[in-house]
Amino acid sequence: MSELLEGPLWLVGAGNMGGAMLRGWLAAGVDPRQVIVIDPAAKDLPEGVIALPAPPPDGAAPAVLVLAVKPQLLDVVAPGIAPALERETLLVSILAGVEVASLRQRFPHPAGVVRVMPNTPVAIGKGVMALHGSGLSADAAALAERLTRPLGLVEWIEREDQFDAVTALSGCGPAFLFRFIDAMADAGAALGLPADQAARLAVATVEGAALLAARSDESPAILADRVASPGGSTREGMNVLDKDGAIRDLLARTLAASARRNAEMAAAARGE
Ligand SMILES: NC(=O)C1=CN([C@@H]2O[C@H](COP(=O)(O)OP(=O)(O)OC[C@H]3O[C@@H](n4cnc5c(N)ncnc54)[C@H](OP(=O)(O)O)[C@@H]3O)[C@@H](O)[C@H]2O)C=CC1
Ligand SMILES: O=C(O)[C@@H]1CCC=N1
Repeated sequence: MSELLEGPLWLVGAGNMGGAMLRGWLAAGVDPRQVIVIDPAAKDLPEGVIALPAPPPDGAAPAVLVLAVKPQLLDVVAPGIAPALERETLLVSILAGVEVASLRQRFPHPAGVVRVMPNTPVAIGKGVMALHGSGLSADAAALAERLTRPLGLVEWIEREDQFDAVTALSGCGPAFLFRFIDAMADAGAALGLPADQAARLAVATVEGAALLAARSDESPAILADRVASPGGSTREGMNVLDKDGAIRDLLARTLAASARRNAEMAAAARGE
């Protein structure tokens, strides 16, 4: 048994996000034999992980159940899984939009329910894990923290009504940054750089800037000012980003669109 986990973990759905968390946990020392993936078509699973199409027939309940299917499949998987859980099982859901009350309706046995909003950089231990719990004992909260800490930054979200916002910001955020990297590379290529070189420069620039922002005591605004020499070229570029609040407005609309969709998925899970 690993220190992270004292009993079996069932992972329901091992796709892009569930699979990334699984790789993160194994890298952090979880014993693959402690994990059962329940996913009818699971492929490319790490060695040693057991994959089953349904809960194991021996009747034993998991210590942790991680729900990682698409929100639209909640009602497909819940009837087969819910009876196999017990009061002590920690239910962890990464489903965007689906609220604790909707989970409790489908999974009545577990006392502790944690919504977790991860992002794909968990696969390299650099993710963001936003947590919101309900009915958690101190032991269950500690277990949720133990499981998520090796995957990246852990932030508890006090109010569940903030979860759509956190999903838009850090859950969806990597996709927005990947778009930004592509756009930066394309813009560099349009100015005459070879496309592959522009792509390398864009990724390394974003990586370096993000690390510097993470390690610095200064705000991103101050760090930007340090790049912009008075009368120089950065200021000219930033004037384009800042004109009439262009970049702030673009990101406000981007996150608002994602948050709206999360709210729609929550409503669907409530049966509305
Ligand atoms: N992708 C991301 O960055 C993030 C995703 N999430 C959340 O994670 C969840 C999964 O998203 P994502 O990983 O992107 O989606 P994927 O489609 O990549 O993963 C879902 C997995 O569930 C499998 N599956 C389908 N039907 C069943 C079933 N009946 N029982 C068990 N497993 C099944 C799918 O198999 P098959 O492919 O064969 O259908 C697939 O492997 C969503 O709820 C999403 O909101 C949260 C944060 C970030
Ligand atoms: O696109 C989605 O719905 C999920 C939620 C956060 C990231 N991916």
